[in-house]
Amino acid sequence: MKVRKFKESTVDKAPTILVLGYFDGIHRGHQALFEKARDLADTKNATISVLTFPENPSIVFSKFNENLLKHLTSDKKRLQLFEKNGVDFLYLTDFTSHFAKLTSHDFIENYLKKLNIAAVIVGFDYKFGSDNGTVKALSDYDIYQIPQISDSNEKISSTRIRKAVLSGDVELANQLLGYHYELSGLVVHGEARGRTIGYPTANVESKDYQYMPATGVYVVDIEVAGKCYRGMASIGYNDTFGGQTKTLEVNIFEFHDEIYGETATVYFLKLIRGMVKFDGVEALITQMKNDEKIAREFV
Ligand SMILES: Cc1cc2nc3c(=O)[nH]c(=O)nc-3n(C[C@H](O)[C@H](O)[C@H](O)COP(=O)(O)O)c2cc1C
Ligand SMILES: Nc1ncnc2c1ncn2[C@@H]1O[C@H](COP(=O)(O)OP(=O)(O)OP(=O)(O)O)[C@@H](O)[C@H]1O
Repeated sequence: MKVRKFKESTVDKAPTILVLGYFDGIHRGHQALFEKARDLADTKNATISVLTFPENPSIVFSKFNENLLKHLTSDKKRLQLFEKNGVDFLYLTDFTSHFAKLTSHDFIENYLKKLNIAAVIVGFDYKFGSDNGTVKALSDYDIYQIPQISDSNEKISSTRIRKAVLSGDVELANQLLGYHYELSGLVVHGEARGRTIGYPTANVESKDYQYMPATGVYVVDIEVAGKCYRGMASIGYNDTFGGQTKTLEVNIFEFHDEIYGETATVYFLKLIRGMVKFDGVEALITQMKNDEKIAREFV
């Protein structure tokens, strides 16, 4: 897959199936668009292109809060997912105040007409341009509109998945994504207390702007140094010890190596429970034994 800033000079001239949207998470709803794109690319002997934005368009419209910078995936994973879904050319353009002022007609003139479009694919609720243009505005093209993909009678959407992650319902998030929600980060030093209670933990510090699941204890898989292990993770402030900073820590099963400075990827499988401020270490250890049993038995 080639990744390019959208400019007339960088655009590939081969016939292409253009898929339009923002695509945070590239969930099962989005994947349906790419499935159709692959079918059409085969029959029309065309490539597949996506024209999208690196950041959330809401940045231009809403009062700032830190969540606006966050995504359901890291940038690296986003590229991997586009590639896995068959995209040949990923064209990125910044969603700015100026861009937001373009009408659907301007967008077609300034962007779509620069490409050699064999077909356009959008979802059932796709709207574009400052005039909220519908697919009607695209009627000069061979246009395919994908019907709503739902789960439990509700639209699969990035917004719904964001809410699931933030509430700790990673099982729902995973079901809607079609893959496991993940966070990657460097393994850094914590308080070195974990080993003294029989549960050493890898403290994972992410540099990506991603949504952190709700504070709590989770069944996870963790990939480190090319191998995947089962583990149990805690997201929280280590309330029992009066901690002040929020950490993501993983007790990795059957693992006894030193891994500071390695990059680890944590796959969230299931929320076990919320964080508890215990009266003493013994109560925490008893609870963690129970967490371990649940995490080991989870399939
Ligand atoms: C599976 C798991 C469950 C945990 N549950 C709690 C909890 O309920 N309350 C709490 O205060 N800390 C909890 N912790 C965090 C521990 O307090 C923390 O791992 C320990 O203090 C070690 O910290 P350190 O990595 O900074 O040395 C949990 C940690 C793990 C791995
Ligand atoms: N569940 C779905 N079924 C069919 N098409 C979808 C679905 N979700 C999104 N699409 C389509 O995918 C493209 C990208 O959509 P968009 O990035 O707005 O995703 P979204 O999940 O709807 O996001 P948000 O929750 O932020 O509204 C659009 O063309 C949209 O219509």
